[in-house]
Amino acid sequence: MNEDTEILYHTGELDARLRHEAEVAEAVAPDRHISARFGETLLQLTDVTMRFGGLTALDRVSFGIRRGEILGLIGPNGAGKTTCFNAMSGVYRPTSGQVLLEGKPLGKSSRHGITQLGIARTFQNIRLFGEMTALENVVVGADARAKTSVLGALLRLPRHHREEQEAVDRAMALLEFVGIADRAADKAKNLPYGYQRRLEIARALATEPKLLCLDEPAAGFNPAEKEELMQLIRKIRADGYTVLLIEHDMKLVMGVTDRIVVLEFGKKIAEGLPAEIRENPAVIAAYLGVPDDDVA
Ligand SMILES: Nc1ncnc2c1ncn2[C@@H]1O[C@H](COP(=O)(O)OP(=O)(O)OP(=O)(O)O)[C@@H](O)[C@H]1O
Repeated sequence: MNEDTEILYHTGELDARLRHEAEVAEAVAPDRHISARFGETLLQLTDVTMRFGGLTALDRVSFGIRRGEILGLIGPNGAGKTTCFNAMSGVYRPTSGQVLLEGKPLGKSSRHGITQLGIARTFQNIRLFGEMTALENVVVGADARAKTSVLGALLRLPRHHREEQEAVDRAMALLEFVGIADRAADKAKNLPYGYQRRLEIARALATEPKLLCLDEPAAGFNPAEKEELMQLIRKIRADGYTVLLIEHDMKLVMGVTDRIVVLEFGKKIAEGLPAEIRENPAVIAAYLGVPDDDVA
């Protein structure tokens, strides 16, 4: 092979790879164009206060999440991040204040109801079906979108068949998208820890959420795994998703988010670009003396 044909050969390979990656990305987010008005407010919290008995976990917190952004929610331990997330997803009804999703007030929702609203999440402590394969875990995640009835499934109607095949195809695309397709047939409990975390993300994406919430996705990761995770989060955003990231690792938060909201003792103390947050005196004071790896 001379030099020219060798270049063409490699270009052809690259083209095929890029085309395949584009097909996978398309399968992972087939309906993005419907709701992708980039930059408009997707979810808005206005003066949200949450009290548990005498404790004020959130104190008049207001901020918005814009379509297509990666928003970081950080703050020292006990700052109210999880409570904020629970208020945002309808798990808690705020004591006062309002949460609007696409301009509509959010009522109290069950877990299933939250998925139907278009909010998906991963958990600090991994919650997978250990005895199911990686592929089955994602298919189950996608089930929330299925349109056939239980009766349709029992009677094995053609539409159900078709949906089932589509769900499997899309689940495979999701596993490939997050980089774990090689272990699709393995039981979730037998996967390495990093794969389990990625599987959680694939499962959350299976519902094709308007908002994907990642709760400390880098917990327990080494620096190389964190770098790969950052690439994956960017890829998810590039595919048209909106991401809320609650994360302890400051380097990761600074490296991957578009904007950051900082909570301390239930109050929002800062909101802005990563570079602004890094220089913000109130944020520095909140984190003073806390090593980088322990913050958020
Ligand atoms: N269901 C609840 N009942 C009573 N108090 C609660 C409840 N949920 C949270 N809290 C309290 O609210 C405060 C904020 O907790 P939250 O878990 O939201 O903080 P966090 O920023 O997520 O912390 P961490 O980083 O440790 O996960 C804490 O003082 C916590 O004890």
